[in-house]
Amino acid sequence: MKLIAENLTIDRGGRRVFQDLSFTLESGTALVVTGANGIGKSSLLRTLAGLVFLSKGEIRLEGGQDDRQPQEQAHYFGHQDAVKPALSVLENLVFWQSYSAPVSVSAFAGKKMEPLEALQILGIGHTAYLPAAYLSAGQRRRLSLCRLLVTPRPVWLMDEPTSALDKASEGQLLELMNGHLALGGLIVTATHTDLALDQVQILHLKAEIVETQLTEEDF
Ligand SMILES: Nc1ncnc2c1ncn2[C@@H]1O[C@H](COP(=O)(O)OP(=O)(O)OP(=O)(O)O)[C@@H](O)[C@H]1O
Repeated sequence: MKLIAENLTIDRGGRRVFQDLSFTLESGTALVVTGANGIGKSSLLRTLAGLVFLSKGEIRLEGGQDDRQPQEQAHYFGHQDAVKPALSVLENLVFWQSYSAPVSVSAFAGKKMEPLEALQILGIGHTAYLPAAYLSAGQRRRLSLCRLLVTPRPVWLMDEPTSALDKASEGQLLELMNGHLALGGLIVTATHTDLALDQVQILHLKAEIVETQLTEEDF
């Protein structure tokens, strides 16, 4: 399976964030997107997730499910955790499992996991019947991660995945990410921290447009 991005151009708030960005990512590989604050890492992930429109370019998942768009074959794990506070922790996950369709393709061996098992793997099984409002920030983040396990999808889009996680959870997250790659999955992740992933490709975003420098005479 291959995730192919061709000549991606994104505009946000009337400003060009980047243009003509292309990459190809093979099964079993993580694309680590790096670059300065505001350069466009989150925008790229949100575009791959179908949450930001492309001004130009194309995204394809070769070897994926032909009747689905690439974003329908991806999980987006972003800054917001999408946790409904009034539902129990388990209800949140059962909802997500029913809401997101699984993807079944020969190149990806990911399997559906039961919600309770996912909660146990992420170390929050004991919170299953509590209102999600009671969870700490790190626990909410782990609940959000469980979504990736209960519905198999080959592409994981992860924006700063380690934020709000303690060292132990960070290690566990890396295990999950490497496990996903071993099953033939693909990951695109934006991060400022080094992640010990098994098979990595780096995409470093740099500013192409040098903004006019103001001098004292301009004031
Ligand atoms: N909803 C929005 N509307 C308009 N402009 C936006 C919006 N979201 C982001 N931008 C702009 O798009 C540019 C890229 O932002 P983005 O969040 O993608 O950067 P980033 O590389 O992820 O930054 P950071 O490392 O700080 O998270 C910035 O100039 C930002 O101000």
